[in-house]
Amino acid sequence: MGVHIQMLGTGSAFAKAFNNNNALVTVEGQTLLIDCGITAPKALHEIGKNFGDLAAVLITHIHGDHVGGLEELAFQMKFIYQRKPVLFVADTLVEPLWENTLKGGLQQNESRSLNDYFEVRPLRVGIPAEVLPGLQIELIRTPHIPGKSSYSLLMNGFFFYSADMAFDDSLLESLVNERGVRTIFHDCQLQPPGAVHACLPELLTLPDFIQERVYLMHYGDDQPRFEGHTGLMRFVEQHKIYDFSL
Ligand SMILES: O=c1ccn([C@@H]2O[C@H](COP(=O)(O)O)[C@@H](O)[C@H]2O)c(=O)[nH]1
Ligand SMILES: [Zn+2]
Ligand SMILES: [Zn+2]
Repeated sequence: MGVHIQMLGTGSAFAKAFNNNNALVTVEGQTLLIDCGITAPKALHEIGKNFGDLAAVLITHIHGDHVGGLEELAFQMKFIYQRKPVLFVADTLVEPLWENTLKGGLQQNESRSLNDYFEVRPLRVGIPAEVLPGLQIELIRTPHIPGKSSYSLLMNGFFFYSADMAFDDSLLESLVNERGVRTIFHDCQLQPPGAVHACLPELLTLPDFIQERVYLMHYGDDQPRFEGHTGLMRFVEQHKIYDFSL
């Protein structure tokens, strides 16, 4: 079965040379958008796509580079494409996503909740859900900002997508050794200290058998200086289509 991932952007929250770290995962002709940051509407346009091409959107956590484009997505789907988009989001984030992020812009007349704009499909940690035919996603709660819920994704049991997380080598080792993860897309802050992201010096301490599975994303504009200095790990390239078929 063909599973493709294409990053709309590979940049950190403040990057300007790269779009926000948002991904398109396509299986059997259906596409899931993972995170919809501030740059997502323009980034889709750059590759000749639009919100009408998406089957669903999934949100990993509430930061502007991951949710800042959702208001435009909601309005475009309502007024241009005239259908409710499917929204996968952790059950713990359903209320804060509306109350703390979207309500200010989206609330009007009869439209007063997340359900008025989206077909909301809450996800529960540890319970894999079929988000598209042929694509299962399991949420793993991972450390990012203290006091803020944030989730990484395990896709079809073998592809780990960190979204935003602090360094957690024991999680990565157990995913590879116990769960058979073959490919890891990991956020990477190039300059230490990492604090809320894994930083490159931390990721370079991973054993070779993990590094060879790792692709680095969510990096700053200084990324070109680090080419050739990432051990066995490689950078994910913005817009390149990666094939992770079974
Ligand atoms: O400790 C921190 C670090 C960063 N932030 C802010 O969060 C957003 C999103 O940043 P990500 O690096 O993509 O998570 C950005 O505005 C940072 O300044 C924070 O609140 N606390
Ligand atoms: Zn981010
Ligand atoms: Zn974040």
